[in-house]
Amino acid sequence: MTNPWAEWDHVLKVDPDKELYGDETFEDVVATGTDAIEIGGTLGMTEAKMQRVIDACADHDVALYQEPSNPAVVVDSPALDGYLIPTVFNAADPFWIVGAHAEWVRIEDGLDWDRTTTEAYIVLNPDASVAEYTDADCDLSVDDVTAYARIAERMFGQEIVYLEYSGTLGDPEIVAAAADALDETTLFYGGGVHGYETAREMGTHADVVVVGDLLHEEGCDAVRETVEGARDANAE
Ligand SMILES: CC(C)=CCC/C(C)=C/CC/C(C)=C/CC/C(C)=C/COP(=O)(O)OP(=O)(O)O
Ligand SMILES: O=P(O)(O)OC[C@@H](O)CO
Ligand SMILES: [Mg+2]
Repeated sequence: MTNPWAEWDHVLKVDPDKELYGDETFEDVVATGTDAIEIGGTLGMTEAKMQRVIDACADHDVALYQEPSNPAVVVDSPALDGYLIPTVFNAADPFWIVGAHAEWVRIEDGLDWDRTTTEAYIVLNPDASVAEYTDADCDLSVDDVTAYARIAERMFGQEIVYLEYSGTLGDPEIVAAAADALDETTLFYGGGVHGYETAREMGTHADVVVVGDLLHEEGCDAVRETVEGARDANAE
């Protein structure tokens, strides 16, 4: 069986610490045409905020994943299709590579391994909260990034490599090089996608385009355009 993300073009990342745009509702969010909703953010996460978004999206047939930023906010819910657990390959502190994970497994009995997958993050925007939080070394060359991508797939067996430019549009050359370095692993790209063109450009290289802030800042119509851009890129 192939992994579901192997079929995705677009992921919508909902930040439980941020409001929806205007008077939009989660009914509107699940109707954007995205392939999957990922619930997560770096700052201000709590179990209750996560639960609220899960409940609001639960009765819809869009794939629903939690992306916890620490073990304390993981929600055990049958409404979730699974858990996408970040591991930050370029974090300076090993806590964000394997430490948090070991802590989680130690405190959690009955972890649902079948619904749990790691995402090998390479964090590339030094100004993003996630870069500060994990003390990531973002000063990476194209060769550094492709090396991380290659070891993620070949040495660490990662099913997902995630190029994370959260808050800013990334360098298409780096995204293209990371895509070239991967064989089976699915490449996620996230950061600064704000319309049809940027989604299409990043989607030309990455397998999956992740859109976050746009949902909260410009709303569902803008997100729908990015879905179209990502679809058109992958249809090429
Ligand atoms: C082991 C478990 C259950 C959790 C640990 C998971 C790890 C290693 C988290 C570190 C990386 C991280 C914080 C990922 C969260 C997802 C993410 C990158 C969200 C984007 O965050 P930003 O856009 O930078 O933050 P804000 O939107 O909150 O400002
Ligand atoms: O919020 P933006 O900049 O769209 O980034 C999306 C996602 O990669 C954040 O984790
Ligand atoms: Mg964000």
